[in-house]
Amino acid sequence: MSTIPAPIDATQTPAWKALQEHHDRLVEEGISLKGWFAADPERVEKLTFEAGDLHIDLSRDLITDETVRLLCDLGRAVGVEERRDAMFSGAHINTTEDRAVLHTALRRPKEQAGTLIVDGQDVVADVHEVLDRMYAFADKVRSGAWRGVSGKKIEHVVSVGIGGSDLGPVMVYEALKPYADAGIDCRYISNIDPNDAAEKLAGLDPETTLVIIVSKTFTTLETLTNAREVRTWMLDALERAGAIDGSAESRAEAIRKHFVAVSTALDLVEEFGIDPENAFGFWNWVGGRYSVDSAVGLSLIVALGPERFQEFLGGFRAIDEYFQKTPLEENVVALMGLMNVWYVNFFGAESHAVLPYNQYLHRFPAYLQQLTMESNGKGVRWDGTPVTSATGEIFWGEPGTNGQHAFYQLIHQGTRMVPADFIAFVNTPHPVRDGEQDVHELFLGNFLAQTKALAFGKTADEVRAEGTPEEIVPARVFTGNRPTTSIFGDTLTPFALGELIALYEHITFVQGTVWGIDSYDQWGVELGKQLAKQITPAFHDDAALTEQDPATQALIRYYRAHRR
Ligand SMILES: O=P(O)(O)OC[C@H]1O[C@H](O)[C@H](O)[C@@H](O)[C@@H]1O
Repeated sequence: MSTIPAPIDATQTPAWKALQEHHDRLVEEGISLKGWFAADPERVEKLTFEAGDLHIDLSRDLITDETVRLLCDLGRAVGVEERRDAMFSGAHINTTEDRAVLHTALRRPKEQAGTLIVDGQDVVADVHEVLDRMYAFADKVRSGAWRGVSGKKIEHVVSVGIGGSDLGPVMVYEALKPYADAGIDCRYISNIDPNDAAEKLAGLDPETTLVIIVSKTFTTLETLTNAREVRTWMLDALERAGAIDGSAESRAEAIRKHFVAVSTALDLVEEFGIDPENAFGFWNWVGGRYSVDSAVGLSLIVALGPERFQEFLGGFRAIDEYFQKTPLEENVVALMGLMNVWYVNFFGAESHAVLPYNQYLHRFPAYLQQLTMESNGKGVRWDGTPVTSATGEIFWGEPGTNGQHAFYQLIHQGTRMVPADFIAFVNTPHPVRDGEQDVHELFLGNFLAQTKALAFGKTADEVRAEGTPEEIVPARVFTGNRPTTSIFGDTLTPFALGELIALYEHITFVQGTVWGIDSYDQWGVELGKQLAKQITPAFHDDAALTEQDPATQALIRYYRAHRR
């Protein structure tokens, strides 16, 4: 039985009512970022924050001094600070699974060993025991001391995992490619669609390939199916190449040299045939979507090296400490979470765009979709009662400038409010000039242009002044007052990326707390898994087919008629 107090219904607090009145008043007066900037010369300064080394500007969000004050009142009324402290200290805030939520312990420094004992476990000491083993393993692979069964150095890593065991590592690997300095390339297989493995394994030399099977539970259908497929591919190819003979011993030796695993279920790893020496554990208090900084990041340590990974953890830690220690009014991490509540519950925003102006972050929106939507897409609260307001907006996005030529039209002139986070960095690892023009500045100019257009728009008079025929004036008007947050950093380093991830982890936490939901379970993915097991036999079995509903039966009949 959980000892976590029932959630406070945010909608019944005086702060919520005050926010509703404040919202209605702003709408009645007419929301005008232009007007707000004109009336308050200090607006930029007041609404710009330094969190770690991220520079975050909320001045073009639809908030005033009063909004900030009321949002903080709401945060305090629902106990954001108390719940934050409970999470960091290892309380079982994941009530439906009766678990602690301690991804923040993954980045605590070694010196803190002994200071966080949860359920009888010295959490920090355990974290560093695994980190040290991973660092030693990665050093061996990177230096060539670890060799494949035929004595060749490892040049490729194939990581097999899905969801939280895939999206984080892929996103970080892509984001930090300029730091991959050991000549080891990583490929990630996730989908049970055999096309994924076929494409990722194409052209790989098994003698120089290391496979990492990543699964928190080690029971996930996709991952285990792909793991078996990759094992067969590896053993057959090694045998064809003469690197092993067909004997059980040589096959076991090949698995020992070419397969490692990451899981919380080390017994199942061993059952799969992987040497426990080559297995790296983590704990049930790390949610899958919060696990990229656990052993789940093993491929990253191999590709980037232990030092870069330590810097990455340092970035998370900087934001953790900031989030823990900064008073709410100045705490941009908490404010961003509260502001998302403001947009969802008071303006009716249904989605939130995340638009990185950095091609290396091209998988960041996909990663955030699991982090935010699997966490906050819930309809009941942590005590089992229904939610009392809308929850879980849809997160989506693509890198700029690509998105500008695709979907920004809707953000600029559509009928829906889409709050958007723009993420950009001052420096690039690839400085390029086009004649006199610095191309990175041309790129960043677009980030600044888009946020400016969204905030301040273009009036009918401005459009007319350009000589536009009257009948097309309305189509060329931009209303402005479309909210954006700008996150600017120095360089996309491992440290900065750790900061960005921790920022969104805590934003998600704050929103979940206001809504009273357990952001750390994911029961919503279970039903589909169960039904897939029940339906799959119906492709061939008539008795199983007749048990299905009419729509499913009809699709299976279509399948049967067309299968070659
Ligand atoms: O790491 P695994 O146990 O294989 O789980 C992989 C993924 O599967 C699920 O169904 C969950 O919805 C995800 O939260 C999880 O990350």
